[in-house]
Amino acid sequence: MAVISHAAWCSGDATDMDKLGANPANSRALTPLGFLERAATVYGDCPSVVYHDTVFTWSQTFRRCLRLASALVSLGISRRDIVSVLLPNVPAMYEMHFGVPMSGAVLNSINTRLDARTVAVLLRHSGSKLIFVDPALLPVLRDALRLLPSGHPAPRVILVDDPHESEFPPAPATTLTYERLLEKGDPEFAWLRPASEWDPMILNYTSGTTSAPKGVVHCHRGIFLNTVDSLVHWAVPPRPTYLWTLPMFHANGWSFPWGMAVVGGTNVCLRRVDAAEVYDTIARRGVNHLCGAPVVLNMLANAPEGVRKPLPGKVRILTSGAPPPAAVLYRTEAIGFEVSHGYGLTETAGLVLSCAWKGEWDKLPASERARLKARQGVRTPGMAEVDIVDGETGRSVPRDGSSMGEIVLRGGCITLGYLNDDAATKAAIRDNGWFYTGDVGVMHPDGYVEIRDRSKDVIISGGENISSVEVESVLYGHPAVHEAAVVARPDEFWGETPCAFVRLKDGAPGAVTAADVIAWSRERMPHYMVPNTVVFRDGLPKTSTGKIQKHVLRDLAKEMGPTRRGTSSKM
Ligand SMILES: Nc1ncnc2c1ncn2[C@@H]1O[C@H](COP(=O)(O)OP(=O)(O)OP(=O)(O)O)[C@@H](O)[C@H]1O
Repeated sequence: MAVISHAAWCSGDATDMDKLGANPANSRALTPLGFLERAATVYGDCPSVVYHDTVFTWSQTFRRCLRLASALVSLGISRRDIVSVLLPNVPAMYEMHFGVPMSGAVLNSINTRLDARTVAVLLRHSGSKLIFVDPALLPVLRDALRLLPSGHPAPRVILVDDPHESEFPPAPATTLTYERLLEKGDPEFAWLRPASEWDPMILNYTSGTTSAPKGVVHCHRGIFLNTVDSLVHWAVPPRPTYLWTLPMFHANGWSFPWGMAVVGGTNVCLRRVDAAEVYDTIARRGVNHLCGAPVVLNMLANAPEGVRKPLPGKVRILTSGAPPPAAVLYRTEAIGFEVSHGYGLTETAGLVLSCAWKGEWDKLPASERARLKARQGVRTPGMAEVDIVDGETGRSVPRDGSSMGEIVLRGGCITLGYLNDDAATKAAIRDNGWFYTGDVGVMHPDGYVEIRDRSKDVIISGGENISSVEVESVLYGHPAVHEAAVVARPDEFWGETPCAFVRLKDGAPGAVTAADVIAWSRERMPHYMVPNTVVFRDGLPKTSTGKIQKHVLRDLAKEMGPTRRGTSSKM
């Protein structure tokens, strides 16, 4: 052992900090792919993926993913090639998250609810080389391939057969299906580690809520950080039973496909999500963790008595993706679920803010707890900074819970940028070192962020900014309201006024009128925020990730024509 003299110790010569730093032993690229190798060692015989009566163990999942990676390489797929998938939450979809990037390729999960035209746009934009497809989605893909411009090389198509679904006929013996591809693969394959942790690993298209979908690229490092961060902020214990209610295509299931390998969870796959199936699976499989957009919570909370089943124990739900109204959080917790709330974007690879819960809040009444929980919260431990800045001055807004500004973020989970779209990348990732989210929020005195709106959804009435989210949260509190969305309707005097689209609960007393809803609102919010117009509808238009399409409703409100002084339904 080297002995350091007292003089050298004091002068600092012998421990020159400048000479220490990155070295080959501490610079191995961060990647979430290694989690699977570890899971095969730690949890080898434990269930990894469950679907109907198919149960894989972690060592089987590891070997299946190695087979997939090696088979892709032998088909000619090489580093940075895009491999797309058009699959529901079936076991193959889970395996894609490891197997595809283990071949060096970039995984592109396509939203299964898109139409052929949009799928064609994405395939063309990404230059995808190969696509795995579910039998139910084959017709959409076939149409999409026909829509590719002549001369554009079509991706190779591989069908992922599903023996559990009798409606799909077995593929002809000559077709190269997913399982036949795996048979050709090498279960001992030396998977391709990224040369750098900044190498691209994932391409996700945004939901297209506000504009055409953008191709978000994430590297191994970003996904690694978000995965570990998500397990920490949700405090996921070892060996959870996790139900896949969140589509894995939605921002990679908020990084939980990789996260479940860290904690050796059992991934319970579901092809379709409805309240009966979810309650039944929770009871039958002993599910204790699931994720979903607020629309899923609403579905579970409003399920009729016969559909709802008693929960087998503590069941934790993580919600994100859209603002959860306090009333929906309240109802979901009232039937026994323990809800956590976080916020993120496709561009952040998953959740980057979470409403970190304080023990002292447990003592508060349930409605107050729900109100606090509806806030998006604080940065997750893995993120560096969050701020809310004034659009004009660029300065932080006061922490007063009312001054609105744009939410900006910094940290390792932020995207590398948008594929083939420098202008969009520059607009979002600015030279000042912040990522601009396009969401408008406030900072409360306790340092918790609350979203008020997406910038495009803010209603400006007589110079006042009205948060559609705030108005909606009051409407959700009405006992007969199932869903509500508030958008701007042109007004000759005020410029814009709030227009509410409301779906009433099934079996709600038929006599609820627009005047009732307006009266309810007047008692609970400043009068300038009260909707002038209330439109009842059987359903509200949603994006494929379950978000209400406000732009569609805005168009409808515009088509209704401007409200005039003295003619609004508020009068
Ligand atoms: N907890 C939350 N509360 C409120 N809004 C949320 C929450 N989590 C996510 N969001 C909303 O979802 C957005 C991110 O959604 P996503 O990345 O799926 O695509 P999108 O923004 O809906 O689509 P596009 O960018 O194509 O319009 C956020 O910018 C925010 O508006």
